[in-house]
This record gives sequence, structure tokens and C-alpha cells, in this order.
Amino acid sequence: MTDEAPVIGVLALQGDVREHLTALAAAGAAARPVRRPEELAAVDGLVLPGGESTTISKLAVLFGVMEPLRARVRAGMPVYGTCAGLIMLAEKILDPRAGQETVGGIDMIVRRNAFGRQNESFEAAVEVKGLDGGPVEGVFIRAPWVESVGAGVEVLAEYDGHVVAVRQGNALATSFHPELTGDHRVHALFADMVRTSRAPESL
Ligand SMILES: NC(=O)CC[C@H](N)C(=O)O
Repeated sequence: MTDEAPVIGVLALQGDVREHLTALAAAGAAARPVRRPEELAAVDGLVLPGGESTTISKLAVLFGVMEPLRARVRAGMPVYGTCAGLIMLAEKILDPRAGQETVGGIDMIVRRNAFGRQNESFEAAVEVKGLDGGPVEGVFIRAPWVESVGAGVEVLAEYDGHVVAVRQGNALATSFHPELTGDHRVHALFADMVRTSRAPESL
């Protein structure tokens, strides 16, 4: 049944997991934390939260979910990364920490902590392509930006001349944190991506 709530996991190794679970539930998804490969296998889509991308990367390897996660993303599972999660979806990090790995999935190069010390945390109105109802309140916290994208990547938003939201196929990523604002439109967009990707099997 296509009207059943999509099951969307939040990678719960480190970061702002609870806020994403709340935002996903508000957007009509059945949301649950994911730490282990068995839990990953049971979801239709996954959010990679904000936090510290090096820590998330190391814990993902330790918990044995890094490889299964790469395999599912390659196979087309819808995935949405915010901030550190955006970094996790990059094919390449310009300034990785030692031992930092990514899942990949979006053909982009990202710069960590890109907005610099003077501007570590700030909020700005961001117009996101495909979202009705005006700009979102972009909350940026030691945020990365997207330095460059490959031909298959759609740029959904820019701030101050820098790319801060992208989509490639079933992978969506934002430098900012919609889960902290009470505006659930980006999570609703992602929930729709998950519903759409499930549809053929459930017809
Ligand atoms: N709010 C965030 O997720 C910050 C990301 C963090 N600066 C990193 O490099 O992982």
C-alpha cells in the first residue's frame, strides 16, 4: 500500500538524532534509530544527522555499518545528510581528518567548517529549489559547503555564493539543519523521495 508511512531510519551513532526522529515523524514517516546492519536492512530510507563527521565515520566502521551503508546507497536507497551527514555523502573531502572515511553517493567535493571562525554558527534565509512556501530558515553550525559538483548533481540552494543543498538521484544533502527549526518541509520532501522509491514494489 503506497499510503503506508515510509520507514525512515536515522543513523544514531553520534549527533542530533532525536531532532531528526521528531522532524521525520512530523513529516509523516515511521522514524527509528539505526546503529546495526540488521536495523539498516529494515528501513526504506536513512538520514545521516549533523554532528562530527570524523566521529560518525569511525563509529560507522566500528559498528560494522559502513560497508552495508555504502552498498545500500549504491543500490539506490534514499538518503538525506545534514551538515556532518552532507560530508558523509561526499565522494571527496578537501580537508579530511586522519582516518576519516565517507559513504559517498553524491558526486561532490566538500570543505569542512567552511564558513570560518568568524561565522561558526549563524542563521540565514535560504531559498530551496522545489520547496513551496518561501525560504527555509537555514541554521548553519560549523557547516561545510560544497566546493564543486559533478554533472549529475542538482544544486538546490546557495548561500553567499556557496552551494549548501544538493541532490543526486535518491541522495539529498544540506549544509544546514532543518531539523532544528520546526519547519518540516525538507523532511517532507525526503519522505516523498522515500515513498516514491518504494512505490513500484508496493503497487
Ligand atoms: N553541525 C555539524 O554537523 C558540524 C559538522 C562538523 N564541522 C564536521 O566537520 O563534521
